[in-house]
Amino acid sequence: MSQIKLIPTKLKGKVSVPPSKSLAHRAIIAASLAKGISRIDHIEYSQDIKATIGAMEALGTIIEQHEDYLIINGNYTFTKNNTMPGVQIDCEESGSTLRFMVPISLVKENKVRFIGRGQLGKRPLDTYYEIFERQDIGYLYRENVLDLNVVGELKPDLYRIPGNISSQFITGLLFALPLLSFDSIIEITTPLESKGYIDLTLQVLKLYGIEVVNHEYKQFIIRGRQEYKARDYRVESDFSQAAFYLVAGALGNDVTLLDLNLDSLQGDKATIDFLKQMNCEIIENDEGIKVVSHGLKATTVDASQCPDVIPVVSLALALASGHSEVINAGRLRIKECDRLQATVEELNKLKAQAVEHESSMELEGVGTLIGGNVSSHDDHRMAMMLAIASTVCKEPIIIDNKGCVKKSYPSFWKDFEMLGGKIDGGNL
Ligand SMILES: O=C(O)C1=C[C@@H](OP(=O)(O)O)[C@@H](O)[C@H](O)C1
Ligand SMILES: C=C(OP(=O)(O)O)C(=O)O
Repeated sequence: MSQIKLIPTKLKGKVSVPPSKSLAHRAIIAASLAKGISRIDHIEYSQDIKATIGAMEALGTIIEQHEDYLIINGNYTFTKNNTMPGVQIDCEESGSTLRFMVPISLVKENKVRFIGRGQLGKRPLDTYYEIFERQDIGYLYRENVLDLNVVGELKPDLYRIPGNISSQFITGLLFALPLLSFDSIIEITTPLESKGYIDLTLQVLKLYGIEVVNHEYKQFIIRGRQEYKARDYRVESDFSQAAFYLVAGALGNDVTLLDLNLDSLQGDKATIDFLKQMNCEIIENDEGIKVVSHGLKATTVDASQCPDVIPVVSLALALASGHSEVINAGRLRIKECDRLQATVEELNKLKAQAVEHESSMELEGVGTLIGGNVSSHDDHRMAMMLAIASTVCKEPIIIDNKGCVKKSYPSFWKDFEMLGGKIDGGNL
């Protein structure tokens, strides 16, 4: 696994924020479920997005891949004739691909094998297993390794789904249920976390012609026999990735973020609010936005609606004067790594003062970070957080498995260098 050594340097310049991975997954799926041709612009071929493209192709969609756009010929029409005799879907390490594709692949009687890598086989799927049991859908899986075989057909039903394990189950069902022959209801049985991701799903469904009645995120009524309508779509830029550069600004780097939609429904836009709470100013001009700090102050951050930005927001908290807390963060433990434990462990290696609790973290702000050997835990968001940390370290940082950024942001190291980040020995 290749290491990368970063020499502490301030970043300076403009960066085009990559396309939203969450919205790209959704647009590819919606366009694939529509009859006809859709063009999806602003695509980056991260491993997760490649997995979703491959999944829809496995189900019969024809997808032309161009440099930064896709032409999708959605011919997954769900007639018995089109039913595949059995398909294999490689989800790589993408929780979204897996949890979105399970119900979608079972809209008509099907036999599907899901495989994947890394931590994916350890991330929860019980919500689907309970549905399989109730609906007599056959399934077989291996513990800890993603190898799930499913045979059967999803049925119109009253789905009772917990809101605090993963919103991805709800999204998967919201995509599949409009295509069934009768109406369905999804009832959310525990408080909904990651609500912003459900908003993204509802937004894309509406654009592609699907109606869902949303009763305050507690109940969703989904009429059956609906049809997705093909349409062109441009994926907006990603607030989960923007968070790294927003925090970089808060740490004294001079980075302008281009092409961000400040009206976006992406929940990770909350990073801006957290930084404002911490005494940062957001400067907007014609070109983009940048963050300037007026001396970082401690605050309390609620992780429940925006789990993906917490590692990098914690980096800012580690350097903010006073006592900060990250609360409602239990779900960070079931991502590409245990992000709650990993964030505390790696920040402390840099001489932060962070303490891990069961579903929260406390941080006592320190004036500076040191440097040294740290681990990405093979998690893209940890590697990118540590890269931003290097800009305020006294000594070089050496991060293991630099390649893990490919999961969501393959050009991260190139952009980091373009902003003046110093990679010892070059970005090989
Ligand atoms: O729907 C989505 O696009 C996502 C939902 C979130 O997962 P959970 O709902 O499991 O928190 C988030 O962590 C993930 O990176 C992307
Ligand atoms: C957790 C993530 O994605 P997923 O759940 O799709 O694997 C992520 O991108 O941080």
